[in-house]
Amino acid sequence: MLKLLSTASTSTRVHCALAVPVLRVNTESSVASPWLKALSQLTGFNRGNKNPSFVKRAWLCTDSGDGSGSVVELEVKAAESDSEGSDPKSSSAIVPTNPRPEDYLTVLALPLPHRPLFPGFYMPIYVKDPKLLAALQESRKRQAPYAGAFLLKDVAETNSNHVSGSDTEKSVSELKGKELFNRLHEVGTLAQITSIQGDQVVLIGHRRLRITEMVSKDPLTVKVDHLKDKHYDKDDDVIKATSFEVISTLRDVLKTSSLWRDHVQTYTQHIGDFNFPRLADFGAAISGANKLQCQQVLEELDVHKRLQLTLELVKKEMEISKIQESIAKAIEEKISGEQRRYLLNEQLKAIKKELGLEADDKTALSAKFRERLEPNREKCPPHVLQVIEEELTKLQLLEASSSEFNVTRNYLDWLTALPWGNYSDENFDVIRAQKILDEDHYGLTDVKERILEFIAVGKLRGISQGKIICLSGPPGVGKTSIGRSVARALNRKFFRFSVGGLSDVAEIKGHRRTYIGAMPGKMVQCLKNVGTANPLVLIDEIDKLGRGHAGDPASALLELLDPEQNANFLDHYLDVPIDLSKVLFVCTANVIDNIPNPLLDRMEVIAIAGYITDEKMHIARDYLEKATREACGIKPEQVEVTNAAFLALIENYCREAGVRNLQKHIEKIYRKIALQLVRQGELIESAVSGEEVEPNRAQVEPVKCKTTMEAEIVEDSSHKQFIGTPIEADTVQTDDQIQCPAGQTSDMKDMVEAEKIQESEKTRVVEKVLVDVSNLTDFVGKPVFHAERIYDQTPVGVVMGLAWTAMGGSTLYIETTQVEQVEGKGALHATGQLGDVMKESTQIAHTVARAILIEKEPDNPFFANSKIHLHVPAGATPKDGPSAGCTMITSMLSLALKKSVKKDLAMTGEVTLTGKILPIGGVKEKTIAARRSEVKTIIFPSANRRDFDELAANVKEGLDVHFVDDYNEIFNLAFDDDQNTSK
Ligand SMILES: Nc1ncnc2c1ncn2[C@@H]1O[C@H](COP(=O)(O)OP(=O)(O)OP(=O)(O)O)[C@@H](O)[C@H]1O
Repeated sequence: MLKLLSTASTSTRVHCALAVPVLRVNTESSVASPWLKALSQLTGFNRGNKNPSFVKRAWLCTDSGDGSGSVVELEVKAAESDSEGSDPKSSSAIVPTNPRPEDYLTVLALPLPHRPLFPGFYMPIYVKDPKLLAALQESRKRQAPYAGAFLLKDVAETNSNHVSGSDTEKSVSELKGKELFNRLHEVGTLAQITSIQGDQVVLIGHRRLRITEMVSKDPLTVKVDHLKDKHYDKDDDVIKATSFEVISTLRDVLKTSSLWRDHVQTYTQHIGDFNFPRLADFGAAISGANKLQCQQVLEELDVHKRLQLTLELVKKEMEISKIQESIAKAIEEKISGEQRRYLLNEQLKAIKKELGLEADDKTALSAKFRERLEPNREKCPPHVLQVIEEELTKLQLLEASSSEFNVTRNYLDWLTALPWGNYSDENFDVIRAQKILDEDHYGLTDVKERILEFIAVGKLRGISQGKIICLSGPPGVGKTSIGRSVARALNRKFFRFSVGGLSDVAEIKGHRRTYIGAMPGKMVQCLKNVGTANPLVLIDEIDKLGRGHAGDPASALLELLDPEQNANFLDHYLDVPIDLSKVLFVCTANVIDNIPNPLLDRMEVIAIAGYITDEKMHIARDYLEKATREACGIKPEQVEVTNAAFLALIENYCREAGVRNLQKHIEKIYRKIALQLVRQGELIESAVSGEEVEPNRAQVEPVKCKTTMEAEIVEDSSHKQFIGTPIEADTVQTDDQIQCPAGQTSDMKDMVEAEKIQESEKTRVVEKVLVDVSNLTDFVGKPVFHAERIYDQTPVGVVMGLAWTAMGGSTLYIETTQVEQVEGKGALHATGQLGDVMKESTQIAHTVARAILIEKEPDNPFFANSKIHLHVPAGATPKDGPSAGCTMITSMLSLALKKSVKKDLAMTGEVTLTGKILPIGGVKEKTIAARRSEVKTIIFPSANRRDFDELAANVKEGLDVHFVDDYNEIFNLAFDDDQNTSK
């Protein structure tokens, strides 16, 4: 194999080589040969070969195969090409002062043990024979520094008696005289001795020689013939093709072998003329072929054949280089694979360390936990500290890769992350709290009062105590949002979780640590999340708690909420008692009846019944509108929603108890306004910039909004439904709309247009969208809610009742009609999706009505002979409950007596068989519903008087309410002769 000499030795040898006198200079060498160019292209080097006097050299080292290594040094002087036969005239102009190489016909024979010396190459050899060395030095002194270098034949080749078989330096030096002569190949090289240092002699090959006879034995001197290459045709296609193939193969080898690249680089830097024979020598010299193959090339004087031999050698080299490449690749892959693994492992370690997961670095992990615990250490309960210490010790003993290690680490992570004894500073300032509560919500006085009481107690005691407040009421009355606002007022952290449909006890109490993927319960998660031990926890939808198959979530909640028990709440995962007594729990529910009794028992229920129109007006105006306006990015001066519009919205669109639907409608209005404002802005901008405005858009837009100016116009034009915005219509008028008098040019049109634009610029500032009753449908569509009131004056057999639903109170009619009259076959048929209780209620009502009729009109056989049908609209809504008892009786009696009941009357109350009236629930909701349906007189059971008295004055205002114990009182009120009209 070829390898480059070390830099140190290179510099020494270069120095020696420079000392050699230049024999001849060939001016033609300045012309770069095509082969040289080809090679130079491969390497990117062709510099320096244009100076005719430049002495060029390259150091090449060949592996001799026996490990000793012989160095081949190449020096090519530009003047050398003449001797190679291709250009015999090239030296004609030079007159040598010293003997020319071809003049040496008797030379000292130097045996080369490893490789023949090719013309143009350097080769250092070691001469052990002192006589030979002395003769060489002598010839150098005599200005005759030439010798013949001949390859030594192998023992087998010579058939000599040598049995050692190894041509080491030593054995070569022992060969003398005839024996040596016989061992030499006939063809060799005339070598110039460039330097002698110790026993190292550096030779430069010049031309081929053939030994003719031995002259003297010691040192061996031989007579030689100088050989010339056979004449060849430079333009011969076959030679050219072969040489190109040699070059292309060399190129291929160069691509893969960087070592060869270096050789060629150096060679092309120093070589002068480059011809076919030299190319063949070059290829053979740098190839890794064995000495006999190289000798074959040296002996071949036919240039074509020599090229062919070289081609074979370089092709072989190519194959070797391919194998070398694949070997290198395989080894590289193996090494890089191992390196990659090593690198990845190192990276993994670094990442683990960064995340505190470093398996080996358990101490770092423990330190992290200790550091986290440190700020709370003082406040942390001793039993928790003890568990943490135990777990930390256990962590140190566990194998980092074991699953238990992970369990312990996660456990410690949770234990140390909890805010042990870390409380937020509570606000005991009642005035500030009231301000905050009022800021967020209108009304809700009960809730606010209760919160203020709580704060007051806290202030007097110095500490606050956990309580369970349950806010019950229909959807959208602000239960959740008041919870948030209470947390703000108390300066506690807020955490909300819904237990609707929750059926797994583990959600509340956590999983045991032994399970894979075990997690603590919601409460522990809450504490970690908020970072304080006294947050306000809102448990939403507590009435929709699921029924668990494994354990009862209600009982788990009980342990969590009960102030008696929760000071030592035990989460299955944490397994250490946690003090939740400072946590303020607020639960929300739509129907308190669905809350498990033991839970309900511990709660302080605050019912939010829903809002009456007046309250809704305030909420809409002062809270919802403001918030929505800000959310839509609209300025107050850009829009005005009139009170009448709000009233219409509440009465006709959002009649339910809560305000969520109202909020949605207000948002809808504001979104539409926002779109209009943006569109207007764009229209004006495009009008100003002279862009053509789409006529369709210009006409459609104004229909939907109205400006203040326009509002005045509407008022003036007595109820005329406006259909456009004059200002906008002006500003967006298109070319089609501008009427030009006959003969006027388009310049006129432009002027008009410009004026309009100016005008629009002025009006742009004052524009304001007005929403009132007349254009409300443009924003929210037609009313979807139809009045509950079907009859203006209820007909005979129809009475208005009051009902309570989860959505709030509502009015409903009880209708009774006679189906047929059959002597002695009185019967009752009831419809309207009635539940069992209500069905029973109809039977009771029938019996009581019959008794009362007998009492009032003993001769009236109506119930005895009539098949009657009782119906409760709306038929699609399921209804149940006993509170419509008195209404049913009244309805039946109205039919029997053929008397309609008093106008604007509604009633509610359960009736016993003896006609006693029992209390009902949902007085506030029912009162609000009655007001909505414009009822003037309400009849409630006497037992509900207290509930009614507690209602706010504005709810009670203007209502004629009667409290009754017995049905007879209702009879008198309903069928008061003065006011009733019979049909
Ligand atoms: N009195 C009030 N003053 C101001 N805004 C209110 C009032 N009551 C309700 N709201 C607003 O109504 C919206 C709906 O309220 P919230 O979501 O709290 O209803 P909810 O009673 O919790 O309903 P659900 O039972 O469906 O959970 C909220 O944006 C809230 O701010």
